[in-house]
Amino acid sequence: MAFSVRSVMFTKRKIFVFLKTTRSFFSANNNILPYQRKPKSNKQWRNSRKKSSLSKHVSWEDRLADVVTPLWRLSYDEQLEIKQNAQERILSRLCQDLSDDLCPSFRRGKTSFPVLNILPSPVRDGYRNKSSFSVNRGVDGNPKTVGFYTGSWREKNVVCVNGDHLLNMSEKHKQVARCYQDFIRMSPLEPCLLFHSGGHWREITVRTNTQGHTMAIVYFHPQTLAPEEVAVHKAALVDYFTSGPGSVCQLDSLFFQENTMTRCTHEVSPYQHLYGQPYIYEKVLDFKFRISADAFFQVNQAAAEVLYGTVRDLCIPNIDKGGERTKTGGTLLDVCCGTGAIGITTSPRVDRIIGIELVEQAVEDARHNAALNNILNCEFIPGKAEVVLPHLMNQFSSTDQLTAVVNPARSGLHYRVIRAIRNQHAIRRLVYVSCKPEGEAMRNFRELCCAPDPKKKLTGRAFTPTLAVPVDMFPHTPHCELVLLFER
Ligand SMILES: C[S@@+](CC[C@H](N)C(=O)[O-])C[C@H]1O[C@@H](n2cnc3c(N)ncnc32)[C@H](O)[C@@H]1O
Repeated sequence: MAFSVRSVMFTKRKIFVFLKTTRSFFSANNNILPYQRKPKSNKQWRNSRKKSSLSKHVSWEDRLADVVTPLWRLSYDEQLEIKQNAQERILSRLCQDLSDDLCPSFRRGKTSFPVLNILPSPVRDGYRNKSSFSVNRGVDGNPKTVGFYTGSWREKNVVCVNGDHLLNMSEKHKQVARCYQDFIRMSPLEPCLLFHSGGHWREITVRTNTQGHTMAIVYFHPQTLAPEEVAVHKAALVDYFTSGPGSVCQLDSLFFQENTMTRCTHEVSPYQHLYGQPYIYEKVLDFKFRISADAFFQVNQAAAEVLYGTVRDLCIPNIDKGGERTKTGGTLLDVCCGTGAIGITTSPRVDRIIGIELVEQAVEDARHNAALNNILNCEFIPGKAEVVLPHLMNQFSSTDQLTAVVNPARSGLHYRVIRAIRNQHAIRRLVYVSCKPEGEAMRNFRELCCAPDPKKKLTGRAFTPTLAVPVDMFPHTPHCELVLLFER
């Protein structure tokens, strides 16, 4: 990989400066504005942010942009620098924690590893392939407004502002949101603004692929309506988007979910397919992926190619023998595999891929995706990784060639997953992909690297972080993906 390398050297002085200057960029709330100087105390900081976001001189649109895309006023280079610094601070804290945690290799002074320069997103604007728009009272008081919330619930000044000006939003998503707003404004049913206060129309999620195919999912609270009554409104929705004014959106697929809770899985309340194709498809690194209504897929396709290429190279470095790339063999465990993207894109380099994923539909997609790409060496197991992985580990002996990649949700991995990985001696290489490394993932990093602890049943040798690669998946926001390689 042709990147320049920054080294994180953890001298006492740097740690002192780090602690003294500022807390992590991501602390407390991710919306800190980079051009705001952080006041001395957290209270001052919160007050200054509140004041600035509620200032009469800032338009609602700018307030929303400051919340959803807080880096939008900066050049892309400046954004990357902020993210790079934030990742370096997080990694610096990790090393500090590890040395405090009596991690032997960190005590011996091996407290530096390279942090590569952040890999930029090839697409900076309109990159989101999935957007969820809420329904609430707009700036003009209209309760049937489709957009994003801004303001504070506690201060009762929440308003819904349309997202047409947001830089990360695709034109197609904006168009579907506008049409949905027109539709619910014509509907005799009320919007569902708060769960306990009645109303029906809730948010809409829009998914698109690089070819412009579009899926919309409308969420609806049935309240006391009978199924026949709900059916009338579903039919009106289909008419609107297929032959009415909404047909300008050229939806390829329309889903409907009736739910009485904020978030419901397909298993709890099925996604009802109202119209068109049941799936959309996306291409990543020349592999084709089928995506269901509720399956996870990276929100930025172009950056996903960068991410998956990086992860693949770190999991299974491809040995170049006389100009020919060779397969290195072994097994790759893809933990929290979603629709199978990491495993499938890495499959040509290994003998076997085993993916584990909680969401049944995503597992179905992953199996389908392997078949779609004529890949025969992938298997996908549904279930919680903390339940599946400990049993799976019994299949392997310490001499097997086993690599693991984990890409959990923000809540990180269950301790049992970490323990199963640590205690399986065959795993000498582990790639951790995290979109929030400063959160629960940090706990996982420490559990991977701390000294063996029989009381916690952590008997396997400690891992050591050896390389970090930040990848920018979310331009205009402070977030990025961190790919962290651990070895032992
Ligand atoms: C950040 S996504 C990554 C998906 C996939 N690696 C990709 O790049 O498309 C995290 C995935 O972990 C799954 N997940 C969450 N908790 C899990 C658990 N306890 N066991 C297995 N999978 C889980 C989610 O359903 C989701 O698909």
